[in-house]
Amino acid sequence: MTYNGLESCILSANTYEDESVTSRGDECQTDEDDSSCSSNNVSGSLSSHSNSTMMKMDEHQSDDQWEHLETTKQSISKEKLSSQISHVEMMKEKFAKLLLGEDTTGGSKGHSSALSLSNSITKLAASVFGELWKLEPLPDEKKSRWRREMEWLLSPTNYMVELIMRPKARVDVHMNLPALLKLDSMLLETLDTMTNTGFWYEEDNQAEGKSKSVKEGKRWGLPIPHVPIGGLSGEERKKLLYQAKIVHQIFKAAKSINEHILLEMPLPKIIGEALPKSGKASLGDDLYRILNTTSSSSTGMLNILNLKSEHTALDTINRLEAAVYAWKERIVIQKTTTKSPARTPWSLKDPSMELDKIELLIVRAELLLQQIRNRYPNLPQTFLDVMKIQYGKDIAYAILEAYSRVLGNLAFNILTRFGDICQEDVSVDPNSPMAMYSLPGVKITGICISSVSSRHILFDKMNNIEGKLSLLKAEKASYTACLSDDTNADSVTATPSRCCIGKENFHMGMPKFARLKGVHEELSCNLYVANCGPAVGLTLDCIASAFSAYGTVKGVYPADESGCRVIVSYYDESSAQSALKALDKNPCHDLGGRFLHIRYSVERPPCQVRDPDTVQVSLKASEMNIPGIYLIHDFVSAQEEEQLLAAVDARPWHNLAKRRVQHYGYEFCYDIRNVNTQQKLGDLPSFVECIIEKIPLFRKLHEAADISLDQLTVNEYPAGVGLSPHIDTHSAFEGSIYSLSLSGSCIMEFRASVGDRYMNNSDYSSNYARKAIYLPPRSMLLLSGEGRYAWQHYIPHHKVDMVKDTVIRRGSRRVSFTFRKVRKGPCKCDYPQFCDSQQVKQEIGSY
Ligand SMILES: O=C(O)CCC(=O)C(=O)O
Ligand SMILES: [Fe+2]
Repeated sequence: MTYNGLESCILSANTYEDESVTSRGDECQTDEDDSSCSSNNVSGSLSSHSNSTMMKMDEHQSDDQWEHLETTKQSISKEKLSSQISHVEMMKEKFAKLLLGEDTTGGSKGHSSALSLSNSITKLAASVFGELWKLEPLPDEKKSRWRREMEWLLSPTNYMVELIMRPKARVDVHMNLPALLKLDSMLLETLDTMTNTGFWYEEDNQAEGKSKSVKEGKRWGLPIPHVPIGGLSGEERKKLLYQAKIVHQIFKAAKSINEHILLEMPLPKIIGEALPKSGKASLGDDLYRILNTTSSSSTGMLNILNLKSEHTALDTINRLEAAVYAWKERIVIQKTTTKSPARTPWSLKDPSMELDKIELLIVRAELLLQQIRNRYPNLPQTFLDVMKIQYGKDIAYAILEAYSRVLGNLAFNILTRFGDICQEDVSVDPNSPMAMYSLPGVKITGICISSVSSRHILFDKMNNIEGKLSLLKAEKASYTACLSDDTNADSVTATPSRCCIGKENFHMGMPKFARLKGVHEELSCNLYVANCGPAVGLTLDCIASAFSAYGTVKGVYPADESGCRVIVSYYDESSAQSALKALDKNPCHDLGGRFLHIRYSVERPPCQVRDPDTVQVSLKASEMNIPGIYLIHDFVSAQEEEQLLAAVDARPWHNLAKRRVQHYGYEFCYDIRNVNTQQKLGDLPSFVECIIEKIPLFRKLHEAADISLDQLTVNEYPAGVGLSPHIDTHSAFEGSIYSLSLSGSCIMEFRASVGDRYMNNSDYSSNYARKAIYLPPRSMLLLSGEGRYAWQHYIPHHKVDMVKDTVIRRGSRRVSFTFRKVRKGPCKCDYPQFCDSQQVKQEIGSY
């Protein structure tokens, strides 16, 4: 179908019978093949197929049969006819809106055709794929709608030519469009294979129809995946992983086309002019210093940056992109202008910068950008990308960008659904080989914060299989992705680059929002909108435009990393109130009929009152403020971790009630909580040499750290198993205890009686001061001094840990290597009330 065809249909819906089949119509074999050919024929293909079928009937059927068939045929035709007419009516409306640029007054506020087309593709994808909560074939109706309407939206590309020498199709369209069409059909085909699966879904009815308080924090009635008791069959697992890999490839292909197109799209002049003219100003001092430290490689720069969340990654990318833009402009100006460069605005801020140096900085910034993108493979669009889309005028770019973006998002959503099943399988069968694809943090009832992080884990793991990323990189990405950045940790943080309104949000301090507990109780200018966002195919721009029907929108921000919850911020409460009234739990016409769940949201004050029963989990030991406790992240590499685990797995385990242990050097006797110093098992095994040789690193943090160690206990904790509160027996071990976490993470809590003097401040509930620290895999903890002698340590028996508002599911197992030095004489520490050596002495003394 072409715009000529569209035009004639709009002019007269009745003339469709004369319309001939378009060039792609010859793929359609029969009337029944509606889903595969419907995109061809908003109008005429139906009638031509009917005619040819009629002729065949005429030749072969008797009169009676013919009469019967004719009646049936006519009724089918009528049905199809009326559905075709309604499709045409619908398309008329859409086409009109598209031409009006969505300014239904017909005024001048409409978007450019490029943006309108881009938005139309985004909206169509949102309404067709937005509710993709299950791995199952897409309903025929949705499939044919997608195909039909996409063909209309893609049709301008049929008429684009490059006027070099002689008219020919635009190369970018010619190259990318067939690829996108292929990826599109492959994704739908993958969904089509999802029949008779070993898994199934049940609706989470708990979230529906219950009181608000019960609903609070539930999964908004989303389907919950289930697998049989004992897990999926081997065949099923294989099939699932195979399909997930295909979808992952599709994701990568769509994403790479999208990146390529965005790179080609020029930055609108008005945005370029509004950006800071100095690269250094865009970067900020720290980032500028890192780029200038030429001794560090791009990975070195990335490590120094120590990104902890998607928010900081995106912010860094925005800064780097703006700086690169400023520098490139500067070079162009310097090369083309005859005037002194010092007079142009682009050079005023960096007067001393030489051209060579700028070029070097650009190279380093681009390398760093690449590194960050590799580590965070599905970041939302950057500020400059959003601006290119918003202000771009090139229709081919707009179409290709939108099409590749929505396909990437769809692939991404499908992968997340694969992740749900993997996770469910692992939770019923911890030995499932899917464990290596398990997605900690995703889909924990009530809190879906980490879904984006968990996607990273899946991607990284898959990259691993393909040998494209080292295990080290994968694990680093996954665990850093799991954590929020320190500064953002206490609240949901908006990312300015995703904000579509107003340049004032670029590089500025980000507002922090909290969802209000009571739903309609407290008015606010900010709305927390669930089931809405880039992950469901809605750009922030589209959302802003939909919400602007109720008042001037100040900004739209992601509410969290899920990509499907946003904060819509108005200037006044009454606009927010009207939007909430109109749209909460109602289909939003401007967002493809999507049902939104809305409540008020407040900008969170910097200090929150915490629940006295929960303990703030620190990421760094220094935050806990317990003397003598130190933590070093990434103490061993991922490769070393793998080797250490393989070494202990090749040796016999000793079963305790809930966990397994191995002892080296000396045996630890749990009944007497002590070691038998007379019975040495041997030296520490050679496989721990890579750990022992790095122990002196702690000397940098704590001069008194004991580094001669002769006893090792290896503990293996299944998910959910913890360790009871204890102080390691003073008389058994010297003052420094090191514990290396491998494979899974956990939190370790510390407590000291409130009455004890060995307590630093007032973070306590009940009779104890409590502190907690997150121990990621490969981190090494040192307990020494007060922290070792006076504070009890323990691991709560949880399957998930709440770390800075992020839910982190414990892995299927955590293995710890605890190194100690066996004490040969009595303990003479400064903490006699906790010291078994000194208490014994006192007891003896009192006899
Ligand atoms: O698993 C750990 O990290 C701690 C082990 C521990 O505290 C102990 O064995 O005494
Ligand atoms: Fe211990």
